[in-house]
Amino acid sequence: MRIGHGFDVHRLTEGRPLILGGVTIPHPKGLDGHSDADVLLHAVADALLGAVGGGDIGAHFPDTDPAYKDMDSLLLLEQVYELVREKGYQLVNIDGTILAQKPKMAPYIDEMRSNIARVLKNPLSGVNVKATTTEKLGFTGREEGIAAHAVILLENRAEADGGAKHV
Ligand SMILES: Nc1ccn([C@@H]2O[C@H](COP(=O)(O)O)[C@@H](O)[C@H]2O)c(=O)n1
Ligand SMILES: C[C@@]1(CO)OP(=O)(O)OP(=O)(O)OC[C@H]1O
Repeated sequence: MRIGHGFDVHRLTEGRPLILGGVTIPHPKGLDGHSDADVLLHAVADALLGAVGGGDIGAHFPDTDPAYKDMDSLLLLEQVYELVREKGYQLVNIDGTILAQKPKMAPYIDEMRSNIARVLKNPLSGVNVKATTTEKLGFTGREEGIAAHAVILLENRAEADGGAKHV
């Protein structure tokens, strides 16, 4: 078993779509970044890399490389998971938290979970996503940005083949 944690922040700005967990959410502002700035998927990808001692997404997808400009972070996550599987691990479960004062994430959470579960080839039951305001405190509370945390657990693929699969 291996555990990993990821954390990311992106600034809210006008003129960009708000994309979280691969879902485009109607909002007057979106997240600024080199890629699509999907802060939740970046936290998940960093948690996966952390669990296998694989560094972070900035090392794998440099923000100086035009190839990653406006990149769909679902593709980034898919590539990170390939690396995880090559190292002999597979996902057990994910728990992610979005820190956003607005907009209300609840209507979009199930679609985010489905997107992540599909890309990581995992049952939906192994992917939890939740959201919290920060009670108008700090940069998230002032709606200057959105942050996300993710914690993930991996299991060794060879060991999992000999045991019961998590559902
Ligand atoms: N951007 C957000 C923030 C929160 N939620 C949901 O509302 C609940 C209450 O939020 P608190 O910050 O007051 O704890 C929270 O548990 C979420 O279910 C949301 O949908 N979108
Ligand atoms: C995702 C990458 C891709 O170039 O760019 P950003 O969207 O700026 O996101 P960040 O969370 O700063 O991580 C760095 C990069 O890997």
